[in-house]
Amino acid sequence: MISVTALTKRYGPTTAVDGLTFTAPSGAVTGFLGPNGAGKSTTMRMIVGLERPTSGTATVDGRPYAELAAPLRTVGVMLDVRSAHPGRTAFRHLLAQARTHGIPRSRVDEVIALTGLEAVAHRRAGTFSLGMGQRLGIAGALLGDPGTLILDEPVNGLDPDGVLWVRDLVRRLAAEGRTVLLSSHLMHELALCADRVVVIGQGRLLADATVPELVDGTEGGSLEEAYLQLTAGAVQYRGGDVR
Ligand SMILES: Nc1ncnc2c1ncn2[C@@H]1O[C@H](COP(=O)(O)OP(=O)(O)OP(=O)(O)O)[C@@H](O)[C@H]1O
Repeated sequence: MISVTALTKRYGPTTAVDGLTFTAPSGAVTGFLGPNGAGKSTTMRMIVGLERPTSGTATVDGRPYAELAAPLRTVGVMLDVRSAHPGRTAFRHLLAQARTHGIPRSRVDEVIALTGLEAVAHRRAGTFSLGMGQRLGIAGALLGDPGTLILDEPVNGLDPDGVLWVRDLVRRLAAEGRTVLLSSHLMHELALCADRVVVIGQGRLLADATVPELVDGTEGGSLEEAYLQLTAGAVQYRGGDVR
């Protein structure tokens, strides 16, 4: 379970995350939504210890990330698709991560197979398409067979086959009792794969509910409609009319 309590992050005059409290329970896929700049990535980075909160706490299974005995085995993270060194092959990239965490080489082969990367495992990551990079990022997140997965925009750039694969994967991981927190701007996809959604705007909580709770009573009855209504006052970057 991920617990975020009164979490706040300021960068100079900018408050990226503002007193945010929510939980992502185990055995469920929690969608994390919000307009551009709402603070989703900053929150995820604080959960995994890449940013220090200005105040408040974030824990995984009751512990701050920095105190986890075996972080990669507890939390699998995909925050930056281009995190692999471009000159390294996918296999070498995963093997290096596995070695530093005492994970056997056989697990590298397993996650390569699981993510459908066998044919390109010995190609340099720098030559990968966006979708292949996503698969590699997900492979890295799965390496330690963690009980919690945090995935920032995992379906971004995937072809329809890949989108379906991620949907099935996260549903299966949750059915195994794991905690899955994933951000996406694709409402239709989230409606299909998430049990719950946490919606934020300008760093603040706007909703924390199951998908049916959010959708019920919304005109049009879709998650997208519910989201647009919730975030109407929290959009910082809005395009002009297209004529
Ligand atoms: N390192 C930083 N220094 C200064 N400001 C930052 C930093 N990181 C994020 N911000 C600001 O914090 C706010 C939240 O950004 P964040 O990337 O967390 O939003 P997001 O919800 O992930 O957005 P998107 O959907 O566009 O990815 C933005 O105003 C952003 O400019």
